[in-house]
Amino acid sequence: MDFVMTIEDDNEENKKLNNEKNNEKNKRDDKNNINSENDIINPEFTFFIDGINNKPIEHPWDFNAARAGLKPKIPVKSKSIDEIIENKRLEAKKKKNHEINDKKKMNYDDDELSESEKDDDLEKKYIDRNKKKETMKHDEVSEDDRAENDEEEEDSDEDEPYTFGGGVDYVIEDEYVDTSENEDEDEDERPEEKNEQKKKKASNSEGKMYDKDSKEDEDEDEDEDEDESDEDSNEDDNEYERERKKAYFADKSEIIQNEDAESFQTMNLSRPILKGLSQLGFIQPTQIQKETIPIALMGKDICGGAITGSGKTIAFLVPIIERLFYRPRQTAEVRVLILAPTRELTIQCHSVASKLAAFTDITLCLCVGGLSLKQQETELRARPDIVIATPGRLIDHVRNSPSFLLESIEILVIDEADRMLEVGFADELNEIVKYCPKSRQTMLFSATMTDNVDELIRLSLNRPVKLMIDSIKSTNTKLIQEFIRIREYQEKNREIILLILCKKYFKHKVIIFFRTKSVAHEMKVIFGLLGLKASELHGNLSQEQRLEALEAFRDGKVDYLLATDLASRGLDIKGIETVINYDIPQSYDQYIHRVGRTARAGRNGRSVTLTGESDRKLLKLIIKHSQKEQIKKRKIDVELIKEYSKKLEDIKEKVEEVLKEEKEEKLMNQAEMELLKGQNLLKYENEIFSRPARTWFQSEKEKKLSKNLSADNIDVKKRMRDENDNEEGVNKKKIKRDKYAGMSRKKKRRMKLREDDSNPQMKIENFKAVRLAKKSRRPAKINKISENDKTKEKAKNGGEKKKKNNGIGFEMDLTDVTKKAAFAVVPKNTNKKGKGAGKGKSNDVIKKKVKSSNGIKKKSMNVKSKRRK
Ligand SMILES: Nc1ncnc2c1ncn2[C@@H]1O[C@H](COP(=O)(O)OP(=O)(O)OP(=O)(O)O)[C@@H](O)[C@H]1O
Repeated sequence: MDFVMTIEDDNEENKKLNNEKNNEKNKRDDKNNINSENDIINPEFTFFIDGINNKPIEHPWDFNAARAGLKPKIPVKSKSIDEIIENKRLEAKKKKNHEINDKKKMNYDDDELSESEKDDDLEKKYIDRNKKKETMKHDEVSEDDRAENDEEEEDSDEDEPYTFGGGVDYVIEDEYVDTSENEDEDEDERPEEKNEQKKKKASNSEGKMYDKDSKEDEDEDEDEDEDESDEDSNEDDNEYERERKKAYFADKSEIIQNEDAESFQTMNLSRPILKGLSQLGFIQPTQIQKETIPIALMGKDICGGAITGSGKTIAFLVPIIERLFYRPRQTAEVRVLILAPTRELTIQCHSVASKLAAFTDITLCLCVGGLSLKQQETELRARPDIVIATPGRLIDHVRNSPSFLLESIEILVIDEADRMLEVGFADELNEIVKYCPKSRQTMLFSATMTDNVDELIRLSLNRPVKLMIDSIKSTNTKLIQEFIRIREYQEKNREIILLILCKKYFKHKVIIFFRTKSVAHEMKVIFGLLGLKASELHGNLSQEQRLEALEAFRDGKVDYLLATDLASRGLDIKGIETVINYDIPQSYDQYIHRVGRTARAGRNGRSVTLTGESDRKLLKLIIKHSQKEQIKKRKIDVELIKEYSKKLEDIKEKVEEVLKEEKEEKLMNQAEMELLKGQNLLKYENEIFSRPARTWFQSEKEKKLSKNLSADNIDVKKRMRDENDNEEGVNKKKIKRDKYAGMSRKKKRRMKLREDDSNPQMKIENFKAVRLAKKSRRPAKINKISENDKTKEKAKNGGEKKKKNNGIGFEMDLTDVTKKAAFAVVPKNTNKKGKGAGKGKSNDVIKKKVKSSNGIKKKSMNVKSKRRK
């Protein structure tokens, strides 16, 4: 692909003189650019990045597109959880006021009685009564008000430690303890580990990737080879793995020499894109952007990894939009597909892309679950240049939306690629990749990107360039990571500790992660009853509720976002100051993503993780991958725990009541919905039943199985990976018990290699792996017909070829459009697939069956192939 030079004007005086003239002209030129390819360069253009022309927008992304795609709201009368909570709070307030009034009454009675007493006594009583009234005045202050005044209370803590109104009636005692000073037996090992880690960080600082295998060097065995071990391990260990990686990945230095672009302007990008970047407030590219953009512009496949919040989204969007800017405009085609694992992340990516492409004529379509299918179908029919989708909804469209195919995809981007390669998404991803042409450019990105050839090979990449910016699996150095130890007998105190953290220390823009939806929801009720403004984000909510929750949190209407791991990856909300892990995530990767919601784009941030006894392995791993100064320990005062325990106890009953009422409301809501559904069914019966049934590439059973597997496997696989990562460090004791126990590392490695050599199976595996990697390095044969071409060829030649290839009565099925004929084949193939045999083929067959039994779809395919001839 050719670079197109943009005109730069260094002359400041000229800039000023032409300022007004150019403002007008720029607007006109942009419009011209949109319509004409030949009029791209305007020699008089001056690009302003100083905010004169384009004032940077406040939020780099919004919910407009998602909101527009929301299904029409069905009016329901049931109360929302917030309303139920508010009602309960009001009830409690009223009750309290009653009690106070009763008390007051009692006091006045006392006054009447005191009239008959002596003067001295009267004076004494008067003083006492005034004291009492003071206390009552304080009691009248609602919990809400107290929450608001917490800051002031803390400030005045030293002066009035024992009065409630002016300060707090408890003493806060929290401590930050350097882990190196900690007395815990496990933590005794840390200083040495940390030093090793520091050394490693330094050696990795030049953009080198953190080599998992070289972690052997961190073993603290007293070995005479200690100092030379770094080189040793790199040479010895997993020779064949390194050989494979070398063969599989392209050498970056061979592709590009100078990657140090000072600003986006020196990157030879088109003016409308520079304008888009300027509008977003981006002037200097981040490291991952510096490295990715030039290579991606060359059409190379990329495997990119950089810490959370380092700007990976812009890194892949800029080259995409730049390349699309020079696309042929005669025919509209879907040329770019961007996939992300969650709806919110996809919405965010779509929004950033729309803003970046605002000054071009590039069209985008957002395809995520929870938003209107119909609207997406209409948009897809116009063949937008970029489709940004979650895998599930995309497959739904590929299978069920007339004329939407992926055969024209030129660039495929998979954001959070490591997650997408995991069980649960893997089947869907395979299905999508199968429909995309092999000749496409593929780019993969994640903060925890894998370079495992076995995993990547499934995506049929073409000699990808590995761009690992920071040592992978590391956190931002500006992130302070605090840990609160929860001993086994203190497990019941988690809620209390969380409340203390939120009531006393972290009051704004805090995201709190929970492992389960139910705990997140219960905490939302507790927070609400205690006057903490919080919204929840998890899979039990409707898409509209999810968007509302995010929006409220982003705009500061609530201070806390109570989320499950749904929000752990990719979400970029400005100003998140703190991430609290109510429970430690299931894997180290997940931890990186969760805490990566703060300390983004060079800002500071803090994470606080409640760590149980069973989480210590993961804790060690976190410590191992972090710098010493990043790790802190927080202690919560016992008195504080007692006090908040009482507070929580006081509202427990109300929490139950709220949850019960919510359940009842939900049931009523459900009944109403069913009724509405029934009415609709009666009203639009003919229309509904005339629609072709939607198909899916998996049966319901397989879908469920895959989901369950996903849940299990994330846990098992990640734990295994963490353990592997941690092999020599955390599991030291375990390893020492094996047959290599007591040997020096060098000896151990030699032994392992010798064993591998003597194992014929292992030898074959190694050989196979190296051959596979070498094969993938060969350039593709020019006359090689891709799967996609084959499908096209088949479509051209009608059913005959298919009959030959598939060995089934396709011709008969094509003409026999009765339901019987269609259903006769589908279950058979589904079964086949269930056994795991001929999976892809059977899917294709199902798809063709459905298409052939559906006049409209068959027709639209023919139209497309005719147009393409
Ligand atoms: N060149 C730039 N200059 C300034 N800010 C930037 C630049 N590029 C991106 N950003 C900002 O950095 C933040 C993080 O960007 P982005 O969401 O792309 O990070 P990421 O690497 O994808 O993170 P994650 O791994 O969590 O998905 C965003 O707020 C974005 O607006």
